[in-house]
Amino acid sequence: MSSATPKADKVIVVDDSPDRTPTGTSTAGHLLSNPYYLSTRPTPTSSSVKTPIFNPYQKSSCQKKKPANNPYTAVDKDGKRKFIGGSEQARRNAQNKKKKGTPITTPIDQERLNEELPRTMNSLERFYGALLRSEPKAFLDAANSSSNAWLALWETICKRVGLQPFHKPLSSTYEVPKLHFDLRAALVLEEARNAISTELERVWKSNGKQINKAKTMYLRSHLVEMIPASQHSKITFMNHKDFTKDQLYEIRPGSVFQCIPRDRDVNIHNVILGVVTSGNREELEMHKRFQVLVLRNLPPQAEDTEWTVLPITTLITELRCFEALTSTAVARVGFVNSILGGKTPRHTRFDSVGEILEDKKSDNKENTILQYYKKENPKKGNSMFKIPLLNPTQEKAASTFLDADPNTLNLIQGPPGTGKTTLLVSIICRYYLKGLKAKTPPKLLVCAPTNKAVTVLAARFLKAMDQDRCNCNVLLVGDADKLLADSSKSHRKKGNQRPPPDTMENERSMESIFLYTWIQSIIRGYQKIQSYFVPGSDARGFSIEDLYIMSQRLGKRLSNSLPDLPKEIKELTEKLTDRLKTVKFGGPEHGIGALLENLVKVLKTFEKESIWGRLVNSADVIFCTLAAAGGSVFRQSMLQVTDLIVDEAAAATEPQIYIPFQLRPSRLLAVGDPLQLPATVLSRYATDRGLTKSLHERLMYECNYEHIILDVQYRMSPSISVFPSRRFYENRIADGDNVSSSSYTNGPCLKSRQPYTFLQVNGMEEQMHGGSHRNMAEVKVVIELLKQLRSLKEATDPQWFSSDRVRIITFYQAQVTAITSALMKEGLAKKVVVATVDSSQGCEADIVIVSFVRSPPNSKAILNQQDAGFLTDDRRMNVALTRARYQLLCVGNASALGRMQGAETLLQLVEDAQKRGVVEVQGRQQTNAQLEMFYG
Ligand SMILES: Nc1ncnc2c1ncn2[C@@H]1O[C@H](COP(=O)(O)OP(=O)(O)OP(=O)(O)O)[C@@H](O)[C@H]1O
Repeated sequence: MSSATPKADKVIVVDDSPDRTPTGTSTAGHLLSNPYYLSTRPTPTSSSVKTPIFNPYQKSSCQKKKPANNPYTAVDKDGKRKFIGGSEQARRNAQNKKKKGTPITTPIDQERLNEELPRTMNSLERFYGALLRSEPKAFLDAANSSSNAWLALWETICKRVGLQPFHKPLSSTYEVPKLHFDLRAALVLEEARNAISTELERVWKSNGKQINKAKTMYLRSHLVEMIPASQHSKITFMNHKDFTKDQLYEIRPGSVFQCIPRDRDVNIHNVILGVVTSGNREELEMHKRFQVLVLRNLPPQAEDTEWTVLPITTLITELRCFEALTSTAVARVGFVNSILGGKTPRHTRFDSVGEILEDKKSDNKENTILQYYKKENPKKGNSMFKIPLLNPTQEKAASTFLDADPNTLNLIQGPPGTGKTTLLVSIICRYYLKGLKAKTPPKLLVCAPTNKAVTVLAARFLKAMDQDRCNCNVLLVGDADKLLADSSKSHRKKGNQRPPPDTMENERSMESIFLYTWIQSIIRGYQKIQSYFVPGSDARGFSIEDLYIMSQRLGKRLSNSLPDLPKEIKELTEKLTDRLKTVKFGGPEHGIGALLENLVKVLKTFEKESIWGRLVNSADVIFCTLAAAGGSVFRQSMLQVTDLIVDEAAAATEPQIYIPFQLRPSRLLAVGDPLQLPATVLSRYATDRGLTKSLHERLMYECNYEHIILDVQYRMSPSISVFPSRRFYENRIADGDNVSSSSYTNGPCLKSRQPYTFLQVNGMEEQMHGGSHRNMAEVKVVIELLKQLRSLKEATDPQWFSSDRVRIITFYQAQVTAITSALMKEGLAKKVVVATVDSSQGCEADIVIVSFVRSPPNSKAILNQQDAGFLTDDRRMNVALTRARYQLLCVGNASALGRMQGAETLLQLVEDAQKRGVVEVQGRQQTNAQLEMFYG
């Protein structure tokens, strides 16, 4: 059966001929990849979409002529087939209400739907088209892992974009670069397939009855646009009331929605899957509408219909990985041979490192570093930054990157607490200083897989920067909800650092460097000065000197970051600073209020989006997540970065690392530790084929790539670090001077215990519904330990329970739940952090209590057969054992753990604890039932 284009009153036909920007990305792609989804693009007026501006009260003039076999025809009394209009169609459709089994999408034969999508189509439509042209039922069938339905579905999805599914794990190297990228693109599609299958299964496990009520929206389809060449449709949904906060959060570009017409049965066969392509805050809040792209063709009756709409999942990271893997820019980065696992390039010039290492022998750290900066920047020295001092290995790592040739890839392995962040802050400062001498200032992009890692690094860099002396333009780009929410916590993440005191103009807060709040933070700064001149204002607490400095800083930020600043603004800012200077020396205040009012008014007229590209282009250092590096703001500004640094690179999949390669960096510095937890990949088929593997893991272990290991740790008390160093790092990690000092263990510890203790608990594990485990005897011991800590510390340290002081880590979610509910009874539930190992990566605390949970019945036969599950994963074990600064309390059944299947590390841990005499046996055994009465 061939396809047909229906014609109806309010149906608009959109030409989907490729719509390319100079960078080769479509407008739709830009919209979707906007991390902040603040596009002001009204529905649908993209200049490149060859559609008249939509007027719902006018008939479209661009409707295509109906094909002869249009299904929206009816046989008249004379037996002739004639075309029926949209309103007639809607009337007939209403008559057919609740007709079961009638397809919602226009009938197009499956073969046509499975054809390869045209390469001229933009990457967004290719990615979602590959996935969402399949029936929702097929995703549901594929969720059942015992069936082979997933394979058939994956094959079809891959075929639509010219890729091949495959059955063996990825090889370490491929001779043909295209194969390297294509195989990974197929795995990214499988991961996306799995996300849709899993979420649909969750929704449909009781035949749709459990559709999440809280998230469900009841909306009206206001407009349906046809895109004939691709057989795609766009629905504009309207809401008759305001979207709730939760709904606003869900309606973001890249979210996959399931839509069911309300006159149909709630049935998987009546589900249409689509992806949100627009939905900026303004459209959502003011016009109460957003657009969903359906990768199938919808008949006209889909318009003016009531729908039940439910968000399913978001695939924005997968889309960006797919875009990177299929982009020519990525395959052309200068260090692509290193990526492909080719020969290790000669990428290091050690001369300067040599000098520094020579100097190091004199044991005068400060001099060494200063000499380096004097060489780099003789006049300014390091006055712009408080650059952290580095140990010799860190120094070697820093210089290796800073002096590396173009087109090189540098790998650094950073075991726990070895100063990766410290090293990176030093590198970024020095990179900027070095760049001051260059003709064209270099542009550094600093990425990490998670928002948390990005904010920690950005906050540490800002702290090192002297804002009065340094003109470095720093920018933070990404998702406001996640980055700015994390930023306040990030100050507290590391060591004993506390949030910086609120500076008078809060100038170097995350908001002040965040792209999408940048101009607002400047306006707020001026408003703060303005409020001084309002009689009786709190701001009178500031001195005129403070206001003068504040005005100077704000003016400097404006002119540095926006070189083409309008003359009017420039003059106003300068005048303000001059006036404040006069006031400082006793001059009159008169007229300053009006001047400020005018300045704020002019600044407010700045079109937010118009400055985003300019800020990106003038930035010296940009921080963002790997996924955000694929965002529209970078592509639209056609940004090219000079170099790229990726922190926590071993916790990202390779496709994720490739996303920023689209910005064509010359050199890459990847810092991470493949011996800690890798990226989370949920499809077990993609995992089996190697999607979880990081660039570090493949290059270090399979391609023998040259790398530097940071070898001094500054976090753990030596009795805590000795086992992980021996077991995971071949004793290569030494303890820093700080942790070796005798005063290091004093402070917040439980004094009755050693820095490292293994508490032997003869508990009994229970497997819960859903497969997770808990152990109530261990819950009891954990609670006892916390109570001891409370009675010891409460009086002197009211914050004794904060995440910085104490953390409970366990291997199973059911144990997290059990400990949390026991804490509730103690009134500590929302205070003490209880987390799985996976969510503890990158965290640290003074005292860490690890509950191992697993403890099968004490029979040799059972123990030998019991697989220790999560406990067999050395990377998980490494993370769990390396979070504590002063005291690590392991809680578990040592004798059982040491005998479980596949638990070599556990066995060694237990043997080591016994040898060191740190095993402490805990009280009388109680039954689970007894324990549950107290703690369950
Ligand atoms: N060369 C150094 N000399 C002295 N102390 C250092 C040095 N490098 C790092 N530190 C200290 O070690 C601690 C941990 O450093 P940092 O936070 O940089 O480690 P990290 O490797 O990023 O930690 P994580 O394992 O959480 O990623 C900090 O308190 C830092 O000040």
